[in-house]
Amino acid sequence: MHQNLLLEAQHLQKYYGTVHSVEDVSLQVQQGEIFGFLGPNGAGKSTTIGMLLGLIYPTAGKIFLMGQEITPLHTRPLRQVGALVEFPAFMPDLSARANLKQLSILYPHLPTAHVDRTLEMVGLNPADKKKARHFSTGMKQRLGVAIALFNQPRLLILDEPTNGLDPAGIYELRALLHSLKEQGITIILSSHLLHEVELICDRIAVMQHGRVLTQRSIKDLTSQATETIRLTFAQPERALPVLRQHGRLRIVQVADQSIEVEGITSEEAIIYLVQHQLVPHEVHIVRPDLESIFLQLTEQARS
Ligand SMILES: Nc1ncnc2c1ncn2[C@@H]1O[C@H](COP(=O)(O)OP(=O)(O)OP(=O)(O)O)[C@@H](O)[C@H]1O
Repeated sequence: MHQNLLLEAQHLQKYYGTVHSVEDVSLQVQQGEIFGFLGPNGAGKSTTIGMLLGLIYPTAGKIFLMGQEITPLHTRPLRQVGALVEFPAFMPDLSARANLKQLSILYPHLPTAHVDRTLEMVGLNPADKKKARHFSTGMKQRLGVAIALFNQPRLLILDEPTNGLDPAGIYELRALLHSLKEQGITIILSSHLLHEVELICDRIAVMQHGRVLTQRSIKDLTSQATETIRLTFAQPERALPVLRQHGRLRIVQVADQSIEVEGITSEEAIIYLVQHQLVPHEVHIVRPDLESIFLQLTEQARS
């Protein structure tokens, strides 16, 4: 097993009767990274997360946490995992501090100062007397993360943590996750907000129909995807036939003043056009974002 591998899932399957919720999922999560889990509705993300957390028993496959296999008779490594699945569970009539004080009864080995330290870690003020039921959604989410972190896990698993958050809450959550990563906590999260995933995660796995379509770093995915070049001309009708003659270039879209092409670099496009006495007014490289790559991947897998 690789030294930095914190969690490994090997060929996980989950069948509910005849429903194949998860067909074949293998994942490797490295120590210290933020790992994103993406997929359309019904792809099998929550089922996979349930299996990683020991809440759902796999029909087949293996899960290793810190090199140890998780089985019904060996769940001890799961003590190193904290989780927040969709909505946080807390006592609504207590303050954030009182909530953690209650929780601390279960962990007598932790020092009293641990309550305040955990609240500070997630950006909640230990002196705040406000009852949790009056918190904003973002604060409730922070309290949920504090509860998940209380037992000092090495791995935090968050299923759809951005659910119900407004843009400010999403921004705060992003900052919180980055700060937890800096403190050495490994994070797995699932989300439908692709732009957020792109900003938060180091690596992702894209799932569809219970299978992993790809598992790579965001950097790799976005840098290797085909880029489109948007060329703007005063007279695009002159440029169009010249571009059509190029052997490797593909015309993707033609608008009033601009032509979008793929298949060659921007430098090659400029040299080719100048050789044909055509100079574009503007050359714009359109780099695909995670959203367009995700749509491309899941579209390909569907067809
Ligand atoms: N307890 C269950 N019994 C039967 N089928 C189930 C059960 N749980 C999940 N499924 C089915 O398994 C498939 C995957 O569901 P899952 O909730 O894991 O997907 P998901 O990717 O998390 O979807 P979403 O993004 O909508 O939450 C779906 O077709 C779902 O209907």
